[in-house]
Amino acid sequence: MIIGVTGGIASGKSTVARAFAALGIPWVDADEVAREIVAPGEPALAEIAEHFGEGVIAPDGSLDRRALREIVFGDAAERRRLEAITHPRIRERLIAHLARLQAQAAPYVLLVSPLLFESGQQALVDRCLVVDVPEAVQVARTAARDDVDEAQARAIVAAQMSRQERLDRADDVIDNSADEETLAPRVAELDRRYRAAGLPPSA
Ligand SMILES: CC(C)(COP(=O)(O)OP(=O)(O)OC[C@H]1O[C@@H](n2cnc3c(N)ncnc32)[C@H](O)[C@@H]1O)[C@@H](O)C(=O)NCCC(=O)NCCS
Ligand SMILES: Nc1ncnc2c1ncn2[C@@H]1O[C@H](COP(=O)(O)OP(=O)(O)OP(=O)(O)O)[C@@H](O)[C@H]1O
Repeated sequence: MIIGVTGGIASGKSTVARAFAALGIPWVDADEVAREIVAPGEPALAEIAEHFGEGVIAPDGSLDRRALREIVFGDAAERRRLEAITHPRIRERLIAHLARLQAQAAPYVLLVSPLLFESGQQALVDRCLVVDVPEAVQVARTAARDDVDEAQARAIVAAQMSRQERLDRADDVIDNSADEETLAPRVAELDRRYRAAGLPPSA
């Protein structure tokens, strides 16, 4: 069984995934895969440079993520162009990563992705777990963690599915508006349910 873990920026997906990992559950992170496919030498990086110009390439030849972020979160058409270059490649690699994880003897595995619903990755999973926090918490945690101001954090939140749309599509919801200690028993309870659901019907 594959569980898709999603939620907007800084909702706490990685924090939730680490709590599952502590219980022995392996995971693949779409944000990490998104970085792999734009490494120097990768065809996606060349396509990005061709479309967005050399201004998004750092002097060492790597992607200037900040420069690209400032373009795509201010312009929906440019964001769609970037996604047209990256999403098919991300999907292909996610499928390969998931196949490798499933070959391990874990009771179930996680696909952690901010755009599970938006990019059709939902089709790769059996159940969707939404990590839920109010948008104001997302903006505050993004600005505290990343090198972005509150206005840009709000622009990124606005580029994603709304909180309500995500909740409407969820099979399971985990509330991460309280502290991390509160999260552990919630993850443990979901883990018990997923393990039970993963058993064959006769067991
Ligand atoms: C725009 C880029 C260069 C910004 O890089 P940066 O290092 O600043 O951010 P990072 O990649 O860590 O992403 C941070 C968060 O931004 C949000 N985000 C990223 N891309 C998108 C997008 N296309 N639409 C909406 N939100 C997005 C996600 O919540 C993500 O967790 C980068 O996010 C990117 O290449 N995005 C396109 C690929 C993609 O869609 N990735 C998401 C995983 S499927
Ligand atoms: N319950 C919590 N209380 C306080 N801070 C938290 C909590 N959960 C997560 N955080 C903090 O909020 C930030 C975002 O958390 P995390 O990286 O897990 O989110 P994410 O959804 O994986 O983010 P992104 O998709 O943007 O990479 C981190 O700095 C993390 O330490």
